[in-house]
Amino acid sequence: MRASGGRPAVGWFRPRPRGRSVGRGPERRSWSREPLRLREGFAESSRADDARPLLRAGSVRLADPALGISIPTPWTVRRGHYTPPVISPSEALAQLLDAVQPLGEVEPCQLAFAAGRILGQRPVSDVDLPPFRKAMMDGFAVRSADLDGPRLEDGSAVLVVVGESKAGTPYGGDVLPGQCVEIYTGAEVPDDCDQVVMIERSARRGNKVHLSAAACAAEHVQERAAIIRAGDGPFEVGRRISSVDLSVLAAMGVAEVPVFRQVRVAVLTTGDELVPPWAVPGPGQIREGNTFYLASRLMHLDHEVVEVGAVPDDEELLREHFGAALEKADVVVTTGGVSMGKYDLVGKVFEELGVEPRLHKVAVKPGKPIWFGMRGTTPVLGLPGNPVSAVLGLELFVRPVLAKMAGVTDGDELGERLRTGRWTGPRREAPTRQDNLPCTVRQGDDGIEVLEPVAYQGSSDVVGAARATALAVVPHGGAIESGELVRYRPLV
Ligand SMILES: Nc1nc2c(c(=O)[nH]1)N[C@H]1C(S)=C(S)[C@@H](COP(=O)(O)OP(=O)(O)OC[C@H]3O[C@@H](n4cnc5c(N)ncnc54)[C@H](O)[C@@H]3O)O[C@H]1N2
Ligand code: MOO
Repeated sequence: MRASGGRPAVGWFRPRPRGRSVGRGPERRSWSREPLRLREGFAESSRADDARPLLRAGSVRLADPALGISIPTPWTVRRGHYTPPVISPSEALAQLLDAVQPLGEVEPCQLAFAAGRILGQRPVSDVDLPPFRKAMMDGFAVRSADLDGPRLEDGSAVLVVVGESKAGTPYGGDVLPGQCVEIYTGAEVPDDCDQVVMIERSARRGNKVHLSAAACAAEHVQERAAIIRAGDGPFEVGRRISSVDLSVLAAMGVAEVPVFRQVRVAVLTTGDELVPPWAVPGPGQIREGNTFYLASRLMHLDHEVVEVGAVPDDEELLREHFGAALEKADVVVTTGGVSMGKYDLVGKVFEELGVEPRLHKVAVKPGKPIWFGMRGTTPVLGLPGNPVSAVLGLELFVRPVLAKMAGVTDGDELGERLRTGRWTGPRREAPTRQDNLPCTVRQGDDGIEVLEPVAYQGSSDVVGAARATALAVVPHGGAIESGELVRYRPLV
């Protein structure tokens, strides 16, 4: 979560005042506007006798290559027969990534707040690092040739100590043959010296020192510019800045880091049945949690969440709030309202707002009915409402799409981040679409990670998702067996 990103404008939107008031409602919160009201008769109206199917997919509009839409028809309804979605999660992700471009706007960021941000320009150092030949040990800076000379019976070489070099105060004079300088870690090695003998190999006798070390040029000496040369820098554009990077950038003199501005995301959930956590749900209602998950995860991924809200299944309100979100955000992420029911209005309303539909339904479980469209350069990702479907949708699609828009170049972040582990649960099959099973991950005795399934009842079971730290992937048309190496998606 960014200190500089500001807090999202959390708010529940005001629906039309035509139902009854819900519980004590969000009016108790200073930042909410009006009590949430319900659409009357919602319970009866939730049947799936959709009046607008034959889906924009299947029709000429999506299939016509002349319109530049090359996406395979995600679903088709022909003569009443339903064909399951064919597009695989990885194909769908490739299409989504193709559709979006990095924002590319660079802004300065104070070094202290730059961890997690994406480098927008290649920073260069104004100094060599180290800026001088540096002692890597406490001991004596010597001319290594002197250690090849005569030795005492005990095998030690004797040199005269002519001075001291400490960090911040170099030794300024010459070091002649047979002489050495006492030196400390981090101090400048005198030009005449090429080796540092550790103090553990020395015995001081007045102004002399007995050294029991072999000649070894360059030992414990780091050459000037060995780490970074002035005018150069180790980091490329598109790197996600780590905390260690801050230490490097500080050494390079980069007090203000050129970073890409954060992606602004609007998060909206839809559904008449949804009430906020502080309301007492009425009949047929549930408290919604998706916006809290989505907003916090997106902030954790270093995006700027500019809007969070809930909109009832009402076309006019959806138009109003989706329209406003499209104006203020770089990306709009919604949940709910993307399956086949009469009140699944999300895709329809976005289309009315000029969002070009690109994809609807992917052969993945959970998360099948994901809706994706573009208005200009603004992507819209309509995730399904079931909480675990929203989790998969975010990790599989939203995360890499936003990473690309943020300017990330790292292939792992732009991909599915699939890992390998050993499945310990029972045999699981996925005949119609890839399945993703919530599980925990721990280190196995043989070093291979062990995946253990958690209790899970399907895509509405958010408790199952909270128990999990990963999703084990059952390939479409295949199965996973106990003891087998399988792919998994980390959730953290
Ligand atoms: N006839 C068909 N019905 C359904 C299909 C289908 O292909 N044909 N797909 C099913 C699948 S798979 C999923 S997943 C769901 C997704 O439905 P929607 O995206 O339209 O989501 P809703 O109906 O609005 O909600 C589903 C479920 O999730 C609850 N929900 C919604 N928002 C939230 C929230 N913010 N926090 C917590 N829970 C939320 C909502 O109350 C529903 O219970 O459709 C299947 N149906
Ligand atoms: O694909 Mo839905 O996501 O069953 O749960």
